[in-house]
Amino acid sequence: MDPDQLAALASGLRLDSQSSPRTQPSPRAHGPPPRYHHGMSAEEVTRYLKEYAEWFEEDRKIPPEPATIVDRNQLIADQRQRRAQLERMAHESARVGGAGIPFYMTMVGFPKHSSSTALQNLRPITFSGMLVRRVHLGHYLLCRLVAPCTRMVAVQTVVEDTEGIAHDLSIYNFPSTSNCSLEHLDALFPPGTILAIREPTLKAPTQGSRPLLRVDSPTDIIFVARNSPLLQNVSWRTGVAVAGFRSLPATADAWQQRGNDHFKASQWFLAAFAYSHALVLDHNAIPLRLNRAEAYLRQRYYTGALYDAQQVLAEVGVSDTFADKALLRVAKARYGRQEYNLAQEAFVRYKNKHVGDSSVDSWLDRCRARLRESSTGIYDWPSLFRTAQRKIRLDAADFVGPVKVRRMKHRGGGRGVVTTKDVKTGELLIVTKPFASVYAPDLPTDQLIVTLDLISKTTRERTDSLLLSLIVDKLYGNPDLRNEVYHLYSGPDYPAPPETYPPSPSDPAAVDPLDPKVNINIAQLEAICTYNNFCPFRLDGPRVDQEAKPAGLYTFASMFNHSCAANATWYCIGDLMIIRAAESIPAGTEVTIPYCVEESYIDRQTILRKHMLDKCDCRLCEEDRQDGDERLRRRHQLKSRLDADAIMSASLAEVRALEKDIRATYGPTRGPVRPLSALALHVVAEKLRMSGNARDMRDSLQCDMQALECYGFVLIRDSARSPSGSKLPIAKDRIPTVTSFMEPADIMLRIACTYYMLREETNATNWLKATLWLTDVSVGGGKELFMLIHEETLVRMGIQSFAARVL
Ligand SMILES: C[S@@+](CC[C@H](N)C(=O)[O-])C[C@H]1O[C@@H](n2cnc3c(N)ncnc32)[C@H](O)[C@@H]1O
Repeated sequence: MDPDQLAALASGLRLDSQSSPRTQPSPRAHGPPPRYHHGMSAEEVTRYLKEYAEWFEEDRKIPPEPATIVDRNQLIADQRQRRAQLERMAHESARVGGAGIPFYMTMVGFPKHSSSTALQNLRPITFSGMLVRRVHLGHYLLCRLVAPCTRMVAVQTVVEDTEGIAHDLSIYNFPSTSNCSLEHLDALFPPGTILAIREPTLKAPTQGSRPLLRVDSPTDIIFVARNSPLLQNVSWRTGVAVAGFRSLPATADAWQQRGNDHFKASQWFLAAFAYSHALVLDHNAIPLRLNRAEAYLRQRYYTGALYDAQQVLAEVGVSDTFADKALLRVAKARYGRQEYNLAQEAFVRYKNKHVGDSSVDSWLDRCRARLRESSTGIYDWPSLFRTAQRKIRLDAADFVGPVKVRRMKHRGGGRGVVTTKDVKTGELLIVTKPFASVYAPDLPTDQLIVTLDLISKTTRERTDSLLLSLIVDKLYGNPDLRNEVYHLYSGPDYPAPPETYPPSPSDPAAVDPLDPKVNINIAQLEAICTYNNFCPFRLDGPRVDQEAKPAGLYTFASMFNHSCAANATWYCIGDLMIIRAAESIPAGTEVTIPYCVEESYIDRQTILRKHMLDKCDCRLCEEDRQDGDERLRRRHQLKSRLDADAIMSASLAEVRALEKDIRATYGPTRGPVRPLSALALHVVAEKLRMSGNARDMRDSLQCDMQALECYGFVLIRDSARSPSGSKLPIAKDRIPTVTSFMEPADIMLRIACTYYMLREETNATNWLKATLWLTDVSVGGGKELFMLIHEETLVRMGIQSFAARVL
């Protein structure tokens, strides 16, 4: 902006040149950041992120500088234009059925500040005292919205300070906004809303000349009520009200009515938000507190609900009706917090007060079921499996079996999990619900967000950015769960986590969306997600989710370190993660799980990099490395041929040749475990079976049995000739973890089916029993779950009723 324009603007704002401390910013010392474009390959993304990280480091070296003053009216006009454009797009997509979905890129893993200083310990600052590229530690900015909001990755609007200087504002990770409508934003951030932003940062523009007030942590935002002491002696240079906008409700009743309207529309966060405004004006109103507790329950802010309901119960002279409501809300909040004993106690108290009332009976049943699960580890797996096919998120308790967390200096994060007693193959180690999880149906349909991770230098899954928002949301409403998340490993840039886990529980605290009492450090949370993310493999769902890979944060399961040849195995039924021993594990031994099960070493390294593991020291990786780079590269290439659709139409001779080539990539001295050969041999077996003649079918059996050996199974080849004729054809001491159990189970079923077709029922039965054994030790649930998991395969192979009869 030239000096004349600046003077004109300053006079418009009633600032004279002396009262404006602004000067022109110094010219940028380096160019704009490298450009990202949609559709980059994985290698291009890694290269791009390396360049971006270098650019970022250079940019950080530029000293803080005064911000360019931007014309307030121009900022508002531009924001209104963006808003009008989004309204048009929303209208269009509703009319034409979602055409033209906008695409956004966002980046995680770069340093960003989240305040941990209480507002009362901060001093006010205005834009004129702020510098671009500086975190204003020890300060808060009092500002108000002067334009409507829009939402892309972040919520965007324009704010002005008391002096009338305005800047664009971006708010990231604000609860309830990740997939919300414009009307929702209007209810949350109507123009005129006054905010106090803790330790604000003005970001340098990467394009154009406008700096941006960027808030990453939603807990840095405090909504300032009209009667707040912060507003004493404060006047707004541009006038009392924000021109052109309706004023906000002024009474508790008006806010309560607003809350009720949101509640009726199932907008739980907005309802709680409005009740919170009402409570500022009428702190002791019991119905308001009860209403907010109910809204919190629906929003899964169980801590907030518990706190509010307990406050009501503690009121002297509270009426029976209100006390009953409060008691039920306490009970449900306890249940949501997985405090099943305390939930049961509260429901029993209610029941004792209301003899003959059966309304809480089903809750009492649920409490009893959860308590049984968490104390015994006995679950109704078939029923959970059936439920998960309809509803991914299951109602089940966590269980911690014979394992505990122990210090392990040589592992990143310094901890790992060990057994507390001798454990048998298939024994249940833990069952755990996710702290938060995202599946394809949860993703917004009106936008596509690609998240690039500067920590792992990879593209994250589409589900990952929503996962972060859900974790933030959960912490916002359940602040006492903070340590459960922040005691996870967040990489070497953060202080080492405590040696023990889980942390001891903290007391439930008040939840106020206007003035959050928890500090959510976003940069650290992004790192935690990078180091601890899981892509849950669902037994009850599609093997490969075409739309988007699920993402989950499983806190206790995050304590397990990785091995490609692990001694434990994991999978999910719905969102429930289950970890079982894959072999006998002596007491005090480290338990490892495979973070991935790729046949190609190169694929495994790519995935492990996302988990921030540079080098895996397991047996399989050691053997692979000994094969040498050339063989590994060749194997990786051959795998893509094996994966290609064309393999289905290839001739027997071609797949035999491919199998031979793959075999040649394994060094002659290595052990029997050769996962890619297993896949190739199974393809050969499938081709042989297609001819339908008995000799080829027998050959196919040999190929499939060799395939199982390549996965690491030990075969007992004369099992059918054992005296009882019923010995399993595989050794039962361990289950290989270099693959999910589903692949070898499919091969075993194929063998059973082939024997059945050859009319060798004893062999067919034995192989079915072997598959049942493998399934049962891998996932439990006995014959009933076996028949459910393999239903489709058994039907396709025509052996479902045979299996039902002989097993
Ligand atoms: C999900 S955490 C596992 C728990 C972690 N050790 C802790 O103390 O919180 C994943 C991180 O643990 C470390 N880790 C996992 N498996 C490992 C292994 N086999 N060797 C060394 N470090 C490992 C890596 O730093 C990885 O990024």
